[in-house]
Amino acid sequence: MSDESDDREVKLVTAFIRPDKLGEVKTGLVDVGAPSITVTNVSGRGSQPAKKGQWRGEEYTVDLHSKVKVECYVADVPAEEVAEAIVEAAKTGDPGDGKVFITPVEEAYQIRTGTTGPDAV
Ligand SMILES: Nc1ncnc2c1ncn2[C@@H]1O[C@H](COP(=O)(O)OP(=O)(O)OP(=O)(O)O)[C@@H](O)[C@H]1O
Repeated sequence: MSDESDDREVKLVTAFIRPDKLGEVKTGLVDVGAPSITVTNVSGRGSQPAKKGQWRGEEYTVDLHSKVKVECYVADVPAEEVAEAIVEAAKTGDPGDGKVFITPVEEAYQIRTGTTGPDAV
């Protein structure tokens, strides 16, 4: 028996972006049809250089930068389209713009209805 839902896969798109780009990323996700997100304030380190500062005559280094993590589980909208929308919205061209990752998701459950799989997303 063929069921259209069998072809759909649940994927997780995770992005680490500049906090001041969150608004544009949210708009981009709505435009691409993937408005559901979880947002977390995080600290992270990529290749963005550490910041050096001075406090009471002592030099210190900040190697963790404030970023926002955006998590977006998708099934109907291709994960690549979602990732590209984030890249387009979050890019400044300067070091520290962040990264986007796509990972496969084993299973999804909607708590209220008990629905599983792509329909739960
Ligand atoms: N490999 C990684 N694993 C986990 N988190 C990462 C990784 N790479 C980047 N990050 C997260 O993304 C944030 C932004 O990374 P950053 O912009 O410095 O990445 P980059 O692509 O290495 O740098 P650049 O934009 O200068 O090329 C980091 O602060 C970190 O939170």
